[in-house]
Amino acid sequence: MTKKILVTEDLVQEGIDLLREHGCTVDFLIDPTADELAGAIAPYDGLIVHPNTVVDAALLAAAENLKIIGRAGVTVDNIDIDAASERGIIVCNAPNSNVISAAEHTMALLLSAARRIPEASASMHAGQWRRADFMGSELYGKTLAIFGLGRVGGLVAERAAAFGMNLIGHDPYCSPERALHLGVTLYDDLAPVLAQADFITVHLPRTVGTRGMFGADEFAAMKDGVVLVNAARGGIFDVAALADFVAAGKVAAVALDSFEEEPCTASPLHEFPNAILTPHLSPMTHEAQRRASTQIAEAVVAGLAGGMVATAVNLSPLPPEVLDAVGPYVPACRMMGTMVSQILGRTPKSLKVELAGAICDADPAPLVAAVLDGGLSYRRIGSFTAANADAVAARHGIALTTSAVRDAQEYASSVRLTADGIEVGATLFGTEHTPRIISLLDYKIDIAPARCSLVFEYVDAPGRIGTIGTILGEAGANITTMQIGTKPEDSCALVYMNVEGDVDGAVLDRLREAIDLRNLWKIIL
Ligand SMILES: NC(=O)C1=CN([C@@H]2O[C@H](COP(=O)(O)OP(=O)(O)OC[C@H]3O[C@@H](n4cnc5c(N)ncnc54)[C@H](O)[C@@H]3O)[C@@H](O)[C@H]2O)C=CC1
Ligand SMILES: O=C(O)CCC(=O)C(=O)O
Repeated sequence: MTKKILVTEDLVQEGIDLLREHGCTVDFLIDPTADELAGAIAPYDGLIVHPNTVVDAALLAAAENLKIIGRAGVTVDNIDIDAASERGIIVCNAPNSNVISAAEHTMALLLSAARRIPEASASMHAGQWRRADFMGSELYGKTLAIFGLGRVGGLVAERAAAFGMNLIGHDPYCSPERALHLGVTLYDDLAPVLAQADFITVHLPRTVGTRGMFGADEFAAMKDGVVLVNAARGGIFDVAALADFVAAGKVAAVALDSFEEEPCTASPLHEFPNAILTPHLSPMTHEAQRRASTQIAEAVVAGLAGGMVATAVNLSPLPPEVLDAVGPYVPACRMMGTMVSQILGRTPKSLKVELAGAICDADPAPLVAAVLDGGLSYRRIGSFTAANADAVAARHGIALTTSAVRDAQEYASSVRLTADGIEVGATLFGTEHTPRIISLLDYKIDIAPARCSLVFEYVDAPGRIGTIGTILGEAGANITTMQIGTKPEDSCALVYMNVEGDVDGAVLDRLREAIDLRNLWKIIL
């Protein structure tokens, strides 16, 4: 049967031709309002959207036939991926389509700012010939700080290295091997990076952690005369605060290609000649647009045919037998990934996933993807799929292994994850498939974790639980469930406590003072 695709952006013709060659009908509704789109969406099987098209839960509720949403570019932060997943709708993108163009535009902005090209060009257009006013600086020998060393950040590093720049950076998820390969000296903290950089460029996703990551305190900590570039996502620099530093001359130039609200026609930076502003031009090359169009058309065609969508950011259609076997374990594996990364306090270097019991013959790939998804939780849910998990793990320097054993001890089936020596095991309980933790750090326990939990490990002695209960009670935190695990060969106990209420750093410090703890972790799921 013919599939109906709705497109809300100016997709290059090649992609449209490809969709039609595969029997799809293609309709356009460019830049629709939310009401227009909600009114039109019901009959469509596929939707290809512009980053400014908001695809939220309300729209998806009206999308009765929708099976796949495509983004002809990298970022999918305009799409409610969780709501799409709940409705079984695949969300996919074209992740490599425009990254070269984005990296080249970043270089163009760096050079334009360093050599004051927009100001000089504007003066020529005004009939002037002023050379001394536009004294610039070389990139050669200067220090460039790159925040985010993923696809675009890595390409910028390679290009800046060719200009003879010293490269420093910050990316808590970048492996030392990748940084070494790119010639970037990585720092865990922002302070030394801000203090050294002559030029700063950000290639970060816009997340709760990166929105407003650079505000007045960070600008004040930068070198006098620093140049700032953002061709990633608006909102990472606090533009209102930045304007004060541009006005004061602390920031010599700023170049922005992405804005919090787009289209953007006014901002606190518009008044400054040394603020270079481009209207999200990074992906606007013939090459990037052609790649984006054809890559997204291929993904949509594959998804609608029930095939593997290699660039799916949430569900990748798995064969029904794989889905039946491992699908219910996906939330448990995501939860285990989140737990171990919080216990380690960093990205693990090695992950071993062991399937036991009835699932031992199943394909572990979707579960490995779920573990990574939880473990690298700066990303939106679903960045890892069975198709891309190995490649992305390799880029983050994570060694993956899987194994299977037929004996799941007293459970029908279970999954065990070991990350840099931290072990956690889980099984599913009841018809709702509720994930339960059945072991942690090799202590045997059995608990369904809540959103906030405390995990204590200490030398077992009478009265400890009472002390913990008193301190938490005084802080207004309520213990809702608790499990104590012991190891026959060890004098220590592990207590897994689900808590409600405010357990802040001060409460954790009080607990550490009151009890001689081997370990205490707060885990937020
Ligand atoms: N303007 C444009 O046309 C384009 C913009 N983009 C944007 O550029 C950004 C980067 O894109 P890609 O390189 O494709 O993404 P990516 O996912 O390959 O890389 C992002 C990197 O940021 C790092 N990161 C995440 N949180 C961090 C934090 N708090 N501090 C430091 N590093 C952190 C990650 O570890 C990762 O290495 C994204 O925001 C994307 O939306 C990407 C392509 C085109
Ligand atoms: O294609 C576009 O207009 C936006 C591209 C972009 O920002 C992205 O792919 O993340």
